[in-house]
Amino acid sequence: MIAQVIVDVAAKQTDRIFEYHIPDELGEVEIGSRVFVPFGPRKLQGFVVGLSNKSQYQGKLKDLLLVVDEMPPLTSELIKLSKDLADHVYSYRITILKTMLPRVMRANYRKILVPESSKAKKMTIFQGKPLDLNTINDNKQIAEIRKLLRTNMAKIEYVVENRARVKTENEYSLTNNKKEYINIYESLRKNAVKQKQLIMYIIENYDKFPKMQKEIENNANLSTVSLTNAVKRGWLRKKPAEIYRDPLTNYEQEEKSDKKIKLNTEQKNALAKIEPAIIEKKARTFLLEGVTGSGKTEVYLNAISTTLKAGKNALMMVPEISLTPQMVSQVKNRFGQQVAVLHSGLSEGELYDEWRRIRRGEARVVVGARSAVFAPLKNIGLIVIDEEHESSYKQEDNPRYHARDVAVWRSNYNSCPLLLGSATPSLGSRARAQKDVYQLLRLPHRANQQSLPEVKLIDLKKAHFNGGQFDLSIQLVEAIKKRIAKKEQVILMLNRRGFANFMLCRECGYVMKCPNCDLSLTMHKDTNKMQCHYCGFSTAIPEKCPNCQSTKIRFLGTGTQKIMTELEKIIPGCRILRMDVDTTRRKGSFKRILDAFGNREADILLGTQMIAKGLDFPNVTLVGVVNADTGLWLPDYNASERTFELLTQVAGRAGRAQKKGEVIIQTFNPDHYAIKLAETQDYEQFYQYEMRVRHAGNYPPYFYTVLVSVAAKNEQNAAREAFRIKKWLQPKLHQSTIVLGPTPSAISRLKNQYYYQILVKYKKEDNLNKLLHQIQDSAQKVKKYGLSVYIDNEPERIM
Ligand SMILES: Nc1ncnc2c1ncn2[C@@H]1O[C@H](COP(=O)(O)OP(=O)(O)OP(=O)(O)O)[C@@H](O)[C@H]1O
Ligand SMILES: [Zn+2]
Ligand SMILES: [Zn+2]
Repeated sequence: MIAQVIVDVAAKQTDRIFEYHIPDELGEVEIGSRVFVPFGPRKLQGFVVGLSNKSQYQGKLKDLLLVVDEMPPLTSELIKLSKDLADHVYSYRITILKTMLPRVMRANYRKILVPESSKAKKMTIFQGKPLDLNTINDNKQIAEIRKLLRTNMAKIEYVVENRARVKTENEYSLTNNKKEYINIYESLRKNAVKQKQLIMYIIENYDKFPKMQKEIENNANLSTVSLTNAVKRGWLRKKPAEIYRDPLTNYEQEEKSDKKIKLNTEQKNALAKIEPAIIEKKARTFLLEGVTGSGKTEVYLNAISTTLKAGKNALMMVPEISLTPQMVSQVKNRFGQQVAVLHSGLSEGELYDEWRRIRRGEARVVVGARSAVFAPLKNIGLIVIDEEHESSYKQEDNPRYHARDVAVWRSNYNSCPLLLGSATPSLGSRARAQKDVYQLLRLPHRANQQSLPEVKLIDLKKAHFNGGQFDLSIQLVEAIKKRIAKKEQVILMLNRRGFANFMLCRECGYVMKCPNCDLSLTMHKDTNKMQCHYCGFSTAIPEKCPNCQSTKIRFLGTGTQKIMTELEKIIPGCRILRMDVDTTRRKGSFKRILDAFGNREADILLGTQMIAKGLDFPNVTLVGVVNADTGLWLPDYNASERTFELLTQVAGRAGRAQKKGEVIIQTFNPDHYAIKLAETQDYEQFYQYEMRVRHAGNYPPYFYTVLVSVAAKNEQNAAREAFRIKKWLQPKLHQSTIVLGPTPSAISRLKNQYYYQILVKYKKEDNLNKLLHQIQDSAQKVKKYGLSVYIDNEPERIM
């Protein structure tokens, strides 16, 4: 047999199938296996993507060296998907295959220098063992290595490291029958207390062995020493057994879920449309447009339950930031041990274990963020994407795939329905529903029978402020005080997209910027540093203007830290929990903050966008938005959509239970349609309006878009290459196609690279895919001049 292998080298020349002969001693090799193959002088990892009997190749094929895993990590579905997706997102197939695996399973290579003769072995440079080339940096040593290579005294080898480790724990099994243990017990001396305790435990639990070490230690109150001793004396046998790291153990079960919620008529109607598609195995896409708090989650869970009853498995996608402990335990309570969770908050080991449970068919419901769309789940009967409008479903780096597109592909492959849900669907999805490509289902009312919270806009141009700062209007502060007095809770959002806390000189107008990127530096009081949020550069907070030495410098903008200090001053004794990237960096801190807020240990949850979505706290009756405008004027065609969506979502956190909610939005642009329509939270009206704006501007969903960007250290080189690409591409395209640019990107320099971009907007271009692949191929050639070319199909951001 012959294996068709994609090798682990991301380059144009290797982006194709290589054939290897499967030697008999390897037995049967399956599609999806990870293998090691000889490749030139090296040994590489690769994936088997096909099997055949005959080869086109004339010469003698090399042998496959080794199969890495007992069970192929990828299913044949995923192997097929990798091919189509690579084509769609202009990526190498190996990049896609590796993206599909948990991080620990992606191979690491180490270059080592191996002595070739016994004489070489004795040289001091080797000290009797191969030399790790990653640790070399001194020139003398490098010269010596070169000489060794030239004279064939040594050669370079690659070792593949497999970081994926199975976790094991000791398992103890019995060596005697019950009667013999009783005899042992009797024969023990009176003062052998611990030994007697252990044997008694064995007798009492005789039928329950084998048992894990932890369990025995905890239940019998015994130490490891007693167990080791028992093994030595032949009373017990010990062997390592594989265990799973369970990321859910610290999510305690909530009570409320035991009471099963009775669906209301709207929810039932929606479900009545979805369920037949599950049972009849139809690859239909549904768009569930339900206002905030309308009980979409309940519809998902019921649909999943139907899927399981029909003998099929379900995949549920949730954005990373709303993959809250709340959400996880809700699903977990409903479906128990059958649930596997995949998200970046897990340790590498936990992720690997959850992933293996899915691959082995032990988990039937998968809940996860973007990359979970590649879960090796088989027999899929339903895919759900919650908050389908979220831009985080699009990966911003290579491979630039959108989880929704992948889900559509898998829905077709598995002949199963795809259920998209949102209070603010993306314009593209809503437009598809308009054309009946998707089936629209609506939940226009809240599940609690209340109306949506009332929203008040506060015009910051006219507002009066509390204290010396200009962040919190008197109305907002009064409203917060009132809620705290009533023992209710407040969510306060600071929209951080944009420029927070930057330094401006009032004398010369100088703004302190990152030397590597064209971004202003952000002040961090706690570390006393000015920081670049993009590349991590940091420097001391200046006392004078670095440009003109004036002391008249001001720090403008606002950050969560600043608002927190301000609030504590204005409302003495109020309890605030802060949630932003800084306070949630450590593992588990996200959950800790939300738990504390849920237990009413604080009055105010103050945070960035990360608190806007998915949270369901019944005691929250007021939501405040400190600054609605920061995203509004970004040079992006979807800036209005993002602003409307964010405001509507955060407003939706108020009044979700019995008590009615109130929302206060502070803005400099109370007349902008995105903000005015957020006041009424009227998605349908926003949709109609925004569609007209998009139509007038020839933007999606009326046009498809592709962004081609060129990056280089030298600005002129980037610009020149971008112009060259445009000149080559444009004449080959249809007349109605619009090619914008090249323009410098809005953030034109990042990490010392300049960016120029071309935006292609088109209605129908049969050749475009082929042309873009040619651009991608030639990108490989200009790489040596320090130029990189990126192609982003349907970009979420054009800046
Ligand atoms: N049929 C029902 N009867 C009573 N309460 C319900 C019902 N369905 C859902 N709920 C409750 O309503 C609240 C809101 O539901 P859920 O969180 O599913 O809303 P959602 O539509 O996902 O909203 P969002 O888009 O804001 O996240 C929850 O507390 C949920 O338990
Ligand atoms: Zn920077
Ligand atoms: Zn100055």
